[in-house]
Amino acid sequence: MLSVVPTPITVRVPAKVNLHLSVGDARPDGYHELVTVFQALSLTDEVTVLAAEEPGIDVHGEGADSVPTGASNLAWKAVQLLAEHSGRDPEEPGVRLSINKGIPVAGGMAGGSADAAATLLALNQLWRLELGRDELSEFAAKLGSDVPFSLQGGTALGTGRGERLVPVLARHTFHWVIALDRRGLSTPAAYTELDRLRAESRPNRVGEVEPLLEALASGDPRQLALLLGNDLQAAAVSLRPGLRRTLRAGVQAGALAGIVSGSGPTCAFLCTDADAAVRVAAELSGAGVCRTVRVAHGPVPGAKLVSEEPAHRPTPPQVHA
Ligand SMILES: C[C@@](CO)(OP(=O)(O)O)[C@H](O)COP(=O)(O)OP(=O)(O)OC[C@H]1O[C@@H](n2ccc(N)nc2=O)[C@H](O)[C@@H]1O
Ligand SMILES: Nc1ncnc2c1ncn2[C@@H]1O[C@H](COP(=O)(O)OP(=O)(O)O)[C@@H](O)[C@H]1O
Repeated sequence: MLSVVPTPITVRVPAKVNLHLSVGDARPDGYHELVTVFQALSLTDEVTVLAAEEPGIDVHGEGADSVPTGASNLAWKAVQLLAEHSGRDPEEPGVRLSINKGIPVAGGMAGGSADAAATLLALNQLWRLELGRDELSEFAAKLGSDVPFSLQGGTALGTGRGERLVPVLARHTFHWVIALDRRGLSTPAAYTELDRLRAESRPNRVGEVEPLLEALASGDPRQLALLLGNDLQAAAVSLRPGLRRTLRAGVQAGALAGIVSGSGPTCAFLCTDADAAVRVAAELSGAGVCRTVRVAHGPVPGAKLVSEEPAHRPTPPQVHA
C-alpha cells in the first residue's frame, strides 16, 4: 500500500526588540509585571518540521553550537505541547526539527521564543490541527512570555508578563543596526540583577509609554529615538559593563540612539534611514566593541509559512496564444 509522506513545512520568524520596557515589581509567581512595546525585526530564524520516525533537532547558523538539541530546546517543548494536545505521544511525536538561526542566541532578541512560535505554526499545518491564531497564542503563552509576540509580529504593546498583546500603529519602516555580543546573557539573571539594584539604590525607571506610542504613529525616527527606554538596561550594563562602550560607539557612529535589547546583551541602534544604517553598521563594526553587526528594519510580520511569502509564491501558469 502507498503511504503519503507529508511535505516538510518551513516557517520564517522574526527577532524582536523592546522599544519600551517598563519592569514593575516581582509578582508572587516570580514574574515581573511589564509594560512593553515590542517591534519585530528583519533578523530571522527558519524552522522546518518534517515527519520522521527518529525524533530530533538539527541546528544550523548563527550561534548554533550554544543551542540545546534535546528536550530543553523551547521549540521541542512546542512539539511536545501540540503532540499532547492532539493525542500523540510527546516522547515519540514522529517529527524532526531543523532550525536555521539568524537571531543571536541568548541575545535579548527572543530567538528561542521565535523558534517555539514557528514550530507551533508549522505543526499546526503538518498535523492539520486547524488551530486558529487565538488558540495558537494560548499555547504560545504556555511556552514563554515572549512567544505570543513572535507569532504576532509587527509592533505591539505587551502587558502582564509580556504575553497580553495589543497591536500598535507604527507608520513607516524604522531602520536599525544590531550589535551582537561575543557571549549571551541569561534573562532570569538580568531580572534578578534589576531586583538587586532596586533594593540597594533607585535606578532610573522609564516613563509612561504613551509618548512613545505617539512617536510610532508619527513615523518620525528622531522623535522615537528620544523615547526609547529599557528598565533592564541598567541590569544588563551592571552584569556586562562593556555594553556602555558599545552604546556610546553606536551613537558616535551616527545612530540617533542606542538601547540594550530586552535583557541584552545585544544592542539595537535606531538610524535615520536605510543608508544611514549601512554607514553606522560599517563604522561600528570597525570600532571593535562587538562581535559583529547586522542591519535590520521593522516592523515585519510574525511567524509565517515560507510558502505564503510573496517572493516564494509560484509564478502563475503562463498562457500562450
Ligand atoms: C526580557 C524579555 C523582554 O521581552 O525578553 P528577552 O530579552 O529575554 O528576549 C522578556 O521579558 C523575557 O521573556 P521570556 O524569555 O519569554 O521569559 P520566560 O521564559 O517567560 O521567563 C524566563 C524568566 O524570566 C523572568 N521573567 C520573565 C518575564 C517577566 N515578565 N518577568 C520575569 O521575571 C523570570 O525569572 C522567568 O523565570
Ligand atoms: N531554539 C532555541 N534557540 C536559542 N536558544 C534556545 C532555544 N531553545 C532553548 N534555548 C536556550 O534559551 C536560552 C535563551 O536564548 P534566546 O531565546 O536566544 O535568548 P533571549 O531569552 O535572551 O531572547 C539560550 O541560552 C539557550 O540555552
